[in-house]
Amino acid sequence: MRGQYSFLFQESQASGLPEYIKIVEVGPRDGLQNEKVIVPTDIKIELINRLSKTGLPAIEVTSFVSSKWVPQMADHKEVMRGIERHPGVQYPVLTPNLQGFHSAIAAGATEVSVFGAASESFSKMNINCSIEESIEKFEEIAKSARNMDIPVRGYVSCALGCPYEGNIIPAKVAEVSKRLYSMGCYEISLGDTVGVGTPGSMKRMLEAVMKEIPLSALAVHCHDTYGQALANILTAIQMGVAVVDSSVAGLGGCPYAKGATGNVATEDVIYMLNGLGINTGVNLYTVMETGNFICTALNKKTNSKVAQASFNTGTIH
Ligand SMILES: CC(C)(COP(=O)([O-])OP(=O)([O-])OC[C@H]1O[C@@H](n2cnc3c(N)ncnc32)[C@H](O)[C@@H]1OP(=O)([O-])[O-])[C@@H](O)C(=O)NCCC(=O)NCCSC(=O)C[C@@](C)(O)CC(=O)[O-]
Repeated sequence: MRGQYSFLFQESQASGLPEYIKIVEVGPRDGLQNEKVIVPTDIKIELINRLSKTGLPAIEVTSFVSSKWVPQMADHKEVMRGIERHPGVQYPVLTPNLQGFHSAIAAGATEVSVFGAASESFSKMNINCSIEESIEKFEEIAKSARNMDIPVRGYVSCALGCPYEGNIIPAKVAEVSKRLYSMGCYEISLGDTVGVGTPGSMKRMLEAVMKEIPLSALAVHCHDTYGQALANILTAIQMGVAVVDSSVAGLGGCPYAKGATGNVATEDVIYMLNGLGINTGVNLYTVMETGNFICTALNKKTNSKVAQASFNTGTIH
């Protein structure tokens, strides 16, 4: 069946686009955190182990946050300790403060992500502090991480809009991104938390952020609430962004962004990039099989259009 997809690589690479795009798989964290029913720990571990065999270079494992705030991530230590780690694959985890950072390191994490926002209201709702206070907490993490040689990734949520404040100006996204980058975050992932962005707002936001941060340090993290995610990603990669976050089967949403649906499906991103002749190193078929595994475990239908089409027709056209 794998042979069916080989024709997707036959198109020549569209000029001006990155030759390689790194996909950061966020399904086990962003994808599962919003599930109402607690997913058994062994299913989470199996999901990550299967994803590790697909060629994905980075898989976000879990969050070291309060279990009162996000009960689904309460088994973070067990998940972190239980997964098989494949050489060359990064396994970052979310840490909002030093307490989370120390728990993560004790559980064996070798990379962490801090998660800030370009919206005051979202910051307060999500991590119970202002943007300024969050930066102070992240600086503490960055300092400890530096001493331990632990890479830190930084998220900026609400980069294209906020569920509480609506429009967010690109200058604010650029400002928060710059502060995270300046404290040592090696990469800034710009989150369209509620999926309200369009190619137009993505372009304007990136133009502002790119004045402050090298392109090579930027990633996009698009939710697909308004069906704009692939178009927004294409816009970002046309502007030179070469790191894309996505979630197997399009699982996900943020518990503090009501109504936001899942991240763009990893399967759909790979299909688009394959069609553009861009290398990801990821095997579409094994990601679809993994999507099928987690959807069966959760008793839900995949949000991936590519997986739906493939299962309906037995092939991809
Ligand atoms: C940040 C806190 C902890 C502050 O929560 P707080 O209540 O302000 O924390 P606190 O420092 O006042 O401590 C209160 C209690 O929380 C505990 N606590 C304190 N820190 C931790 C920790 N790290 N791990 C575990 N427990 C912790 C602490 O020990 C204490 O326990 P108690 O004494 O009451 O038993 C809380 O607000 C929280 O956990 N928020 C969860 C946020 C979250 O996970 N949101 C979803 C992820 S973000 C996202 O999805 C967006 C993203 C990244 O995908 C990008 C995008 O799409 O835009």
